[in-house]
Amino acid sequence: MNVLVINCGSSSLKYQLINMANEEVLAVGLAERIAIDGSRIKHETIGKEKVVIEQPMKNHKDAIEMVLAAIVNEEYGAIKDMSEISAVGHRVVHGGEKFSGSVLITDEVKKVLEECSDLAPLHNPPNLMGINACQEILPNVPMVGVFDTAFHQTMPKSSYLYALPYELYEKYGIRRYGFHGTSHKYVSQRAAEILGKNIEDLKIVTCHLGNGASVAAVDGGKSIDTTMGFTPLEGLMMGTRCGDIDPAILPFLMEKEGLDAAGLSDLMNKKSGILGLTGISSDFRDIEDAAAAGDERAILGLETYCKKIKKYIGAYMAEMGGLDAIVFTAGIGENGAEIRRDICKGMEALGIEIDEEKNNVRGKERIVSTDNSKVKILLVPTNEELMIARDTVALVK
Ligand SMILES: Nc1ncnc2c1ncn2[C@@H]1O[C@H](COP(=O)(O)OP(=O)(O)O)[C@@H](O)[C@H]1O
Ligand SMILES: CC(=O)OP(=O)(O)O
Ligand SMILES: [Mg+2]
Repeated sequence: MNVLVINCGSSSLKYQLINMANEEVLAVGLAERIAIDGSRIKHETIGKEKVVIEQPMKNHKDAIEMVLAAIVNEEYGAIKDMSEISAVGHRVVHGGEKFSGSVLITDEVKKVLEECSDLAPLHNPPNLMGINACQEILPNVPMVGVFDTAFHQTMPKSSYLYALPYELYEKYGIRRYGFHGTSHKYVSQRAAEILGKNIEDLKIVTCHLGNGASVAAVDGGKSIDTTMGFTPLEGLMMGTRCGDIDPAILPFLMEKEGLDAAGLSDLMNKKSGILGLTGISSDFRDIEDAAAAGDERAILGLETYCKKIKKYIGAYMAEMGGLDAIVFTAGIGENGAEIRRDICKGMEALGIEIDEEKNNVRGKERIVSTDNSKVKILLVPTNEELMIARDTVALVK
């Protein structure tokens, strides 16, 4: 049975076509910089030449249409016909209080995703766009949604409650949910396997650093805390999102700049983060280039970014009462060697020691700490798609 997995991120769309009889990947690809200039698809059918399809994609619907066309392309595609796709697994970000586990996608599920769009404005709309576009092209194929929030369901109340009147939690479900759960789960499990340890015996901090970014404290295989909250805005500074700020800034800006709710949401979700701070780009490749050329705001932006992650590593180490491993993953975590180095630098007294030579690597599973480092540091490329495919098979069987 071939499962197509669609993982819509805020600016990218990753996909894999997997034969689930043996979990063999047939095709894999990435549509990136969607709605940013120069979007493109990097497609690879395993066993054939990689292709790059350059074409502007104004949204995730355009991207899905092009991805499906690539998968059945006569020359470089993986299958002859769409009928060879038995099920589609979709990453879905926010299901509010209604959904946390994986579900078969129905109209009811789509309605909840739409209702939760305000809570994940950069994610639920593309997720829905991806689902609708797939349903149009593959009308009789069952589809499954796998939620980013699921892995964080084990957080204790003391981690997920805000210090707001308790009634607001009861009335509106205002609590921390946490996101990127599929990724935090996958990389923490892989880290335990790589270290040859039982995950129940490990305290791990997982750093998912992509366009959206979050850190999680994984104690004994369970998420006990994470940086994202009610929405994927809380916590770290990201590509375009501000992360933690003093909440008093919001009423201040409402008065000073005359911003309303939509204006504030736009400011914090789309115009802040590394883009807002540097004025250059939301893509860390551009920031690294600018920093290398001596741009002061790019240098400051990277320092600010790394410091915040360091603070959370320290906080979660304290919260878990120790630390066995730090795992880096996602676009920046997998590729940004200097960012990994700068995050870890200065924590040697805590038993965290990165090996600059081993760390000089991109996108490969590797232990990048020194042999003496008490806390192991690992680079583990994430594979949300495999986890989604497994859940999809379990639900459509
Ligand atoms: N070679 C690289 N060096 C540094 N950063 C990179 C590199 N490649 C990708 N990135 C960063 O990773 C981000 C995308 O990460 P990804 O995990 O694909 O994000 P998302 O799934 O949130 O869209 C890009 O915006 C860019 O900042
Ligand atoms: C939840 C989230 O922020 O996802 P992404 O990193 O794909 O934007
Ligand atoms: Mg992602």
